[in-house]
Amino acid sequence: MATQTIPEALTAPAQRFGNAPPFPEDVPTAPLLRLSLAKLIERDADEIHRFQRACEDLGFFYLDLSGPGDSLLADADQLFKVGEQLFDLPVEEKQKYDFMHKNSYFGYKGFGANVVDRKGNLDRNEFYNVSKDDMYGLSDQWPAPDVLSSRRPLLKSFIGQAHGIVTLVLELLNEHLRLPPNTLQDMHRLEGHSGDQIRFIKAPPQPVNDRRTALGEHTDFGSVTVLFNRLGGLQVLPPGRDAEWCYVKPLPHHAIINLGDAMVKFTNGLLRSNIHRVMAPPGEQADYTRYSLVYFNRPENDVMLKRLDTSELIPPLDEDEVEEEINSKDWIIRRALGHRHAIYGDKAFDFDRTRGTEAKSQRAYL
Ligand SMILES: O=C(O)CCC(=O)C(=O)O
Ligand SMILES: [Fe+2]
Repeated sequence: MATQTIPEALTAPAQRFGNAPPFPEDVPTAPLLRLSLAKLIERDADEIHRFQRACEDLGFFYLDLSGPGDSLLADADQLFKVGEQLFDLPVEEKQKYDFMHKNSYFGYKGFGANVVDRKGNLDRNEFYNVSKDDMYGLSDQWPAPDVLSSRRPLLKSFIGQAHGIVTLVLELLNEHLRLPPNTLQDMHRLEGHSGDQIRFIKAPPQPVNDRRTALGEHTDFGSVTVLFNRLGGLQVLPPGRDAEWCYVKPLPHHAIINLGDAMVKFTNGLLRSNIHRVMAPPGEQADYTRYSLVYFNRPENDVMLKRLDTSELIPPLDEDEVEEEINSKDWIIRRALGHRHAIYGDKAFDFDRTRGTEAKSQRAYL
């Protein structure tokens, strides 16, 4: 890679989680930049420059939330506890909230419900997806277990604050791309109808002799993802021909921010949505249950996922390239449910049937 950066996470203390051992020092670690929310808010020129580089090179960065993001961190801490209680419910109870047969990815996804690779292996995690529109009263309420319905104020508070981070990222990108004012922000309003969601994830320890992918390789489907990790296991595949999977080391007080397919489509690949996956946690952490907490932001439902033609910085399409006519809602449903074997049967095993923007993410540095 021409623009190799020193992994800034190497010098940072590792996140601790319960009595789990720290993230090991001897595994390949992804070169994510560590950006500061406080400095981005102040429009610190160096930090803005590093932000722009991170969005164009890797599409992933750490965001130090200390200070202005303290209450988001506090909400995330509480939600990790809620996530543990949620997944402790009996599986028959959780399955009542699997809405895949209603063509919805909100609610529960059982262990092993998705195909994770071209060999036909199944996932090794459970999800629970909570809709922003539901928590904000913008849609009908989905049935939910008491552990969630009794925490609606906390869920709403987390969504509002995570969406605030997203809005800052979109503002900075709008400025960077010299788009007309508010172009990106107006496609991602908190009060707009969208597939934005919280995702709780639980991946239990895997058998010692059979440790495999817990969550298959993918690019995120929407615009901006705000991810909280405690144990390792997340890996990114940096762009380039000889790239190797690297772990992302969880850092205390930081979120991991990454861009999704929509940003690649809007900018015709100028911004990157990197391929990532989740493996068993590295080293001794593999013996511990891994929980993560995510906020996925997506463009509003009716936004067409196409190149924006209002910036001179966004590269033109190839001469013979024709963009698919698809709106954000249909794109997210196709991507989120495409690997469910209970819906699609054999087709779910055709792993490349519902690709995102992986090809553009994998383009080599010139
Ligand atoms: O659990 C993680 O660290 C990442 C989860 C993820 O990539 C996803 O749900 O899209
Ligand atoms: Fe992801």
